[in-house]
Amino acid sequence: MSFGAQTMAEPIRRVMMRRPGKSLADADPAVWHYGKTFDAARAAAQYDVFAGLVAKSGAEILWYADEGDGLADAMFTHDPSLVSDHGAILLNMGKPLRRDEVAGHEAVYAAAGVPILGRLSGTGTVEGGDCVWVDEKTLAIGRGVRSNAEGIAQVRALLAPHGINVLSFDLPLWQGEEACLHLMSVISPLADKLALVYAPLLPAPFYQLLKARGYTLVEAPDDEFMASNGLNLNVLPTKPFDVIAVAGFDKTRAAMEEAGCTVSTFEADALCIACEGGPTCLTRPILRG
Ligand SMILES: NC(=O)NCCC[C@H](N)C(=O)O
Repeated sequence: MSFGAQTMAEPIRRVMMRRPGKSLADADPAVWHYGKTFDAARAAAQYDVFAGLVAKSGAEILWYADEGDGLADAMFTHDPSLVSDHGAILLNMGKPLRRDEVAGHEAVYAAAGVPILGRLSGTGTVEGGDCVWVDEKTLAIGRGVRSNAEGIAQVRALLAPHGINVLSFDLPLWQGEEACLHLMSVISPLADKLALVYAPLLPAPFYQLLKARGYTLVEAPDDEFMASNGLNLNVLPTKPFDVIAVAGFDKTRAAMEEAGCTVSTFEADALCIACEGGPTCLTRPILRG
Protein backbone atom coordinates (compact mmCIF):
# COMPACT_ATOMS: atom_id res chain seq x y z
CA MET A 1 0.00 0.00 0.00
CA SER A 2 1.38 3.44 -0.88
CA PHE A 3 -0.53 5.49 1.68
CA GLY A 4 -1.52 5.35 5.34
CA ALA A 5 -0.18 7.40 8.22
CA GLN A 6 -2.07 6.70 11.44
CA THR A 7 1.15 7.04 13.43
CA MET A 8 3.29 10.11 14.06
CA ALA A 9 6.88 8.82 14.32
CA GLU A 10 7.17 5.58 12.31
CA PRO A 11 9.60 5.89 9.35
CA ILE A 12 8.36 8.48 6.88
CA ARG A 13 8.14 6.87 3.43
CA ARG A 14 6.06 9.31 1.39
CA VAL A 15 5.32 12.94 2.06
CA MET A 16 3.69 15.94 0.35
CA MET A 17 5.69 19.19 0.37
CA ARG A 18 5.62 22.58 -1.34
CA ARG A 19 8.72 24.65 -1.95
CA PRO A 20 7.87 28.32 -1.33
CA GLY A 21 8.11 30.25 -4.59
CA LYS A 22 6.30 33.18 -6.17
CA SER A 23 3.35 33.05 -3.77
CA LEU A 24 5.58 33.56 -0.73
CA ALA A 25 7.73 36.14 -2.52
CA ASP A 26 4.60 38.19 -3.27
CA ALA A 27 3.08 37.81 0.23
CA ASP A 28 2.25 40.90 2.28
CA PRO A 29 3.46 40.02 5.80
CA ALA A 30 0.71 42.13 7.39
CA VAL A 31 -2.00 40.15 5.57
CA TRP A 32 -0.46 36.76 6.37
CA HIS A 33 0.53 37.55 9.98
CA TYR A 34 4.24 36.96 9.30
CA GLY A 35 6.73 38.30 11.83
CA LYS A 36 9.64 40.72 11.74
CA THR A 37 12.19 38.15 10.54
CA PHE A 38 10.18 37.35 7.39
CA ASP A 39 12.31 37.38 4.23
CA ALA A 40 10.97 35.33 1.30
CA ALA A 41 14.32 34.77 -0.44
CA ARG A 42 16.02 33.60 2.76
CA ALA A 43 12.95 31.51 3.61
CA ALA A 44 13.28 29.68 0.28
CA ALA A 45 17.00 29.05 0.88
CA GLN A 46 16.28 27.75 4.40
CA TYR A 47 13.51 25.57 2.98
CA ASP A 48 15.96 23.93 0.57
CA VAL A 49 18.18 22.87 3.47
CA PHE A 50 15.12 21.42 5.22
CA ALA A 51 13.96 19.60 2.07
CA GLY A 52 17.46 18.13 1.75
CA LEU A 53 17.19 16.68 5.26
CA VAL A 54 13.79 15.13 4.46
CA ALA A 55 15.14 13.67 1.19
CA LYS A 56 18.17 12.27 3.06
CA SER A 57 15.80 10.26 5.24
CA GLY A 58 14.85 8.31 2.11
CA ALA A 59 11.27 9.60 1.94
CA GLU A 60 9.66 10.01 -1.47
CA ILE A 61 8.55 13.64 -1.80
CA LEU A 62 5.39 14.43 -3.77
CA TRP A 63 5.56 18.08 -4.78
CA TYR A 64 2.60 20.48 -4.67
CA ALA A 65 4.04 23.19 -6.89
CA ASP A 66 3.91 26.91 -6.11
CA GLU A 67 3.20 28.40 -9.50
CA GLY A 68 2.05 31.76 -8.18
CA ASP A 69 -1.46 30.94 -6.95
CA GLY A 70 -1.06 33.50 -4.15
CA LEU A 71 -1.39 30.84 -1.42
CA ALA A 72 1.63 31.86 0.67
CA ASP A 73 0.82 29.53 3.60
CA ALA A 74 0.44 26.49 1.31
CA MET A 75 4.07 25.51 2.06
CA PHE A 76 2.60 24.27 5.37
CA THR A 77 1.27 21.10 3.75
CA HIS A 78 0.48 19.49 7.09
CA ASP A 79 -2.80 21.33 7.41
CA PRO A 80 -5.27 20.99 4.47
CA SER A 81 -5.55 17.19 4.54
CA LEU A 82 -4.99 14.09 6.64
CA VAL A 83 -4.04 10.60 5.40
CA SER A 84 -5.63 7.58 7.08
CA ASP A 85 -5.02 3.92 6.21
CA HIS A 86 -8.35 4.12 4.34
CA GLY A 87 -7.58 7.13 2.16
CA ALA A 88 -7.03 10.87 2.46
CA ILE A 89 -9.45 13.22 4.16
CA LEU A 90 -9.75 16.62 2.52
CA LEU A 91 -10.15 19.05 5.41
CA ASN A 92 -11.56 22.59 5.51
CA MET A 93 -9.27 25.33 6.75
CA GLY A 94 -10.23 27.52 9.69
CA LYS A 95 -7.99 30.33 8.35
CA PRO A 96 -10.03 31.74 5.45
CA LEU A 97 -6.92 32.77 3.46
CA ARG A 98 -5.96 29.08 3.30
CA ARG A 99 -9.25 27.56 2.04
CA ASP A 100 -8.11 27.06 -1.56
CA GLU A 101 -5.15 24.90 -0.57
CA VAL A 102 -7.44 21.87 -0.23
CA ALA A 103 -7.98 21.68 -4.01
CA GLY A 104 -4.19 21.61 -4.48
CA HIS A 105 -3.92 18.62 -2.14
CA GLU A 106 -6.75 16.87 -3.96
CA ALA A 107 -4.85 17.23 -7.25
CA VAL A 108 -1.65 15.80 -5.74
CA TYR A 109 -3.57 12.79 -4.36
CA ALA A 110 -5.30 12.22 -7.72
CA ALA A 111 -1.95 12.25 -9.54
CA ALA A 112 -0.40 9.88 -6.97
CA GLY A 113 -3.32 7.44 -6.91
CA VAL A 114 -4.17 8.06 -3.25
CA PRO A 115 -7.91 7.47 -2.74
CA ILE A 116 -10.08 10.06 -1.01
CA LEU A 117 -11.93 8.71 2.05
CA GLY A 118 -14.04 11.84 2.37
CA ARG A 119 -14.09 15.60 2.65
CA LEU A 120 -15.35 18.18 5.11
CA SER A 121 -18.26 20.33 4.02
CA GLY A 122 -20.31 23.35 5.06
CA THR A 123 -19.10 25.33 8.04
CA GLY A 124 -17.12 22.47 9.61
CA THR A 125 -13.39 23.20 9.88
CA VAL A 126 -10.42 21.07 10.92
CA GLU A 127 -6.74 21.75 10.21
CA GLY A 128 -4.15 18.97 10.09
CA GLY A 129 -2.04 20.74 12.71
CA ASP A 130 -4.81 20.10 15.24
CA CYS A 131 -4.74 16.32 14.65
CA VAL A 132 -2.57 13.96 16.70
CA TRP A 133 -2.63 10.15 16.41
CA VAL A 134 -2.32 9.01 20.04
CA ASP A 135 -2.27 5.44 18.69
CA GLU A 136 -3.43 3.88 15.43
CA LYS A 137 -7.04 3.76 16.60
CA THR A 138 -7.20 7.07 18.48
CA LEU A 139 -7.10 10.49 16.84
CA ALA A 140 -7.03 13.57 19.12
CA ILE A 141 -8.21 16.85 17.58
CA GLY A 142 -7.71 20.25 19.21
CA ARG A 143 -10.83 22.41 19.12
CA GLY A 144 -9.84 26.04 18.89
CA VAL A 145 -9.62 28.94 16.48
CA ARG A 146 -8.83 26.68 13.49
CA SER A 147 -10.87 23.50 14.12
CA ASN A 148 -14.49 23.59 15.26
CA ALA A 149 -16.94 21.11 16.79
CA GLU A 150 -18.78 20.55 13.52
CA GLY A 151 -15.58 19.78 11.61
CA ILE A 152 -14.43 17.38 14.33
CA ALA A 153 -17.83 15.61 14.19
CA GLN A 154 -17.42 15.22 10.42
CA VAL A 155 -13.96 13.65 10.79
CA ARG A 156 -15.37 11.38 13.50
CA ALA A 157 -18.15 10.20 11.17
CA LEU A 158 -15.62 9.43 8.40
CA LEU A 159 -13.30 7.42 10.69
CA ALA A 160 -15.78 5.66 13.03
CA PRO A 161 -16.68 2.97 10.42
CA HIS A 162 -12.98 2.01 10.45
CA GLY A 163 -12.88 1.54 14.22
CA ILE A 164 -11.10 4.82 14.89
CA ASN A 165 -12.05 6.87 17.93
CA VAL A 166 -11.87 10.65 17.45
CA LEU A 167 -11.49 12.68 20.66
CA SER A 168 -11.78 16.46 20.96
CA PHE A 169 -9.73 18.65 23.32
CA ASP A 170 -10.23 22.38 23.82
CA LEU A 171 -7.25 24.65 23.15
CA PRO A 172 -6.59 28.03 24.80
CA LEU A 173 -6.65 31.27 22.80
CA TRP A 174 -3.05 32.12 23.78
CA GLN A 175 -1.83 34.85 21.35
CA GLY A 176 -5.19 35.56 19.75
CA GLU A 177 -7.32 34.67 16.74
CA GLU A 178 -4.85 35.90 14.13
CA ALA A 179 -1.97 33.80 15.44
CA CYS A 180 -1.51 30.09 14.87
CA LEU A 181 -1.95 27.75 17.84
CA HIS A 182 -2.66 24.15 16.88
CA LEU A 183 -2.72 21.07 19.11
CA MET A 184 0.56 20.17 17.35
CA SER A 185 1.97 23.49 18.58
CA VAL A 186 2.15 22.03 22.08
CA ILE A 187 3.17 18.41 21.35
CA SER A 188 5.55 16.68 18.94
CA PRO A 189 5.70 12.88 19.04
CA LEU A 190 9.33 11.64 18.94
CA ALA A 191 8.84 7.85 19.01
CA ASP A 192 6.20 5.35 20.11
CA LYS A 193 4.72 6.72 23.36
CA LEU A 194 7.40 9.42 23.62
CA ALA A 195 6.61 13.08 22.96
CA LEU A 196 8.09 16.54 23.39
CA VAL A 197 5.50 18.82 25.03
CA TYR A 198 4.96 22.32 26.30
CA ALA A 199 2.91 21.25 29.32
CA PRO A 200 1.51 24.67 30.40
CA LEU A 201 -0.53 24.96 27.17
CA LEU A 202 -1.59 21.30 26.89
CA PRO A 203 -5.32 20.72 27.41
CA ALA A 204 -5.37 19.11 30.88
CA PRO A 205 -7.54 16.12 29.84
CA PHE A 206 -5.19 15.48 26.88
CA TYR A 207 -2.19 15.48 29.24
CA GLN A 208 -4.04 13.00 31.45
CA LEU A 209 -4.90 10.77 28.49
CA LEU A 210 -1.26 10.66 27.36
CA LYS A 211 -0.15 9.70 30.86
CA ALA A 212 -2.87 7.04 31.10
CA ARG A 213 -1.75 5.59 27.74
CA GLY A 214 1.80 5.22 29.04
CA TYR A 215 3.46 8.15 27.28
CA THR A 216 6.75 9.56 28.51
CA LEU A 217 6.66 13.34 28.11
CA VAL A 218 9.83 15.38 27.52
CA GLU A 219 9.23 18.96 28.65
CA ALA A 220 10.42 21.77 26.41
CA PRO A 221 11.94 24.66 28.40
CA ASP A 222 9.74 27.69 28.91
CA ASP A 223 12.27 30.32 27.78
CA GLU A 224 12.97 28.62 24.44
CA PHE A 225 9.25 28.08 23.78
CA MET A 226 8.64 31.80 24.28
CA ALA A 227 11.74 32.93 22.36
CA SER A 228 10.88 30.74 19.36
CA ASN A 229 7.16 31.50 19.26
CA GLY A 230 6.67 27.80 20.06
CA LEU A 231 8.74 26.58 17.13
CA ASN A 232 11.41 24.91 19.33
CA LEU A 233 8.75 22.29 19.99
CA ASN A 234 7.76 21.62 16.38
CA VAL A 235 10.07 18.74 15.45
CA LEU A 236 9.62 16.19 12.68
CA PRO A 237 10.48 12.54 13.32
CA THR A 238 11.78 10.91 10.13
CA LYS A 239 11.83 7.65 12.09
CA PRO A 240 11.56 6.89 15.82
CA PHE A 241 14.22 8.80 17.78
CA ASP A 242 15.47 10.62 14.65
CA VAL A 243 14.14 14.17 14.33
CA ILE A 244 14.54 17.41 12.37
CA ALA A 245 14.33 20.61 14.43
CA VAL A 246 14.82 24.36 14.03
CA ALA A 247 18.38 25.41 14.95
CA GLY A 248 19.18 27.62 17.93
CA PHE A 249 17.29 25.99 20.79
CA ASP A 250 20.00 24.07 22.55
CA LYS A 251 18.17 23.24 25.77
CA THR A 252 15.28 21.72 23.83
CA ARG A 253 17.77 19.79 21.71
CA ALA A 254 19.59 18.53 24.81
CA ALA A 255 16.29 17.38 26.36
CA MET A 256 15.53 15.34 23.22
CA GLU A 257 19.06 13.90 23.09
CA GLU A 258 18.76 12.90 26.73
CA ALA A 259 15.61 11.00 25.77
CA GLY A 260 17.63 9.08 23.15
CA CYS A 261 16.98 11.17 20.01
CA THR A 262 19.35 12.12 17.22
CA VAL A 263 18.56 15.71 16.24
CA SER A 264 19.32 17.34 12.86
CA THR A 265 18.78 21.10 12.66
CA PHE A 266 18.43 23.82 10.03
CA GLU A 267 18.31 27.63 10.27
CA ALA A 268 14.71 28.81 10.05
CA ASP A 269 14.27 32.35 11.35
CA ALA A 270 12.96 33.69 8.00
CA LEU A 271 10.85 30.60 7.31
CA CYS A 272 9.50 28.89 10.43
CA ILE A 273 9.76 31.53 13.15
CA ALA A 274 8.47 34.32 10.89
CA CYS A 275 5.66 32.32 9.26
CA GLU A 276 4.57 30.44 12.43
CA GLY A 277 5.09 26.86 11.25
CA GLY A 278 7.88 24.34 11.81
CA PRO A 279 9.20 21.10 10.32
CA THR A 280 6.03 19.10 11.01
CA CYS A 281 3.87 21.84 9.48
CA LEU A 282 6.01 21.83 6.31
CA THR A 283 5.20 18.15 5.65
CA ARG A 284 2.06 16.11 5.03
CA PRO A 285 3.03 12.48 5.68
CA ILE A 286 1.24 10.21 3.20
CA LEU A 287 2.87 6.95 4.25
CA ARG A 288 4.57 6.11 7.54
CA GLY A 289 5.68 2.71 8.72
N1 LIG B 1 0.58 22.81 11.49
C1 LIG B 1 1.00 24.05 11.71
O1 LIG B 1 1.24 24.46 12.86
N2 LIG B 1 1.04 24.86 10.67
C2 LIG B 1 1.53 26.19 10.72
C3 LIG B 1 0.75 27.08 9.85
C4 LIG B 1 1.24 28.51 9.87
C5 LIG B 1 0.46 29.41 8.97
N3 LIG B 1 1.07 30.71 8.88
C6 LIG B 1 -0.96 29.57 9.45
O2 LIG B 1 -1.26 30.56 10.10
O3 LIG B 1 -1.78 28.72 9.16
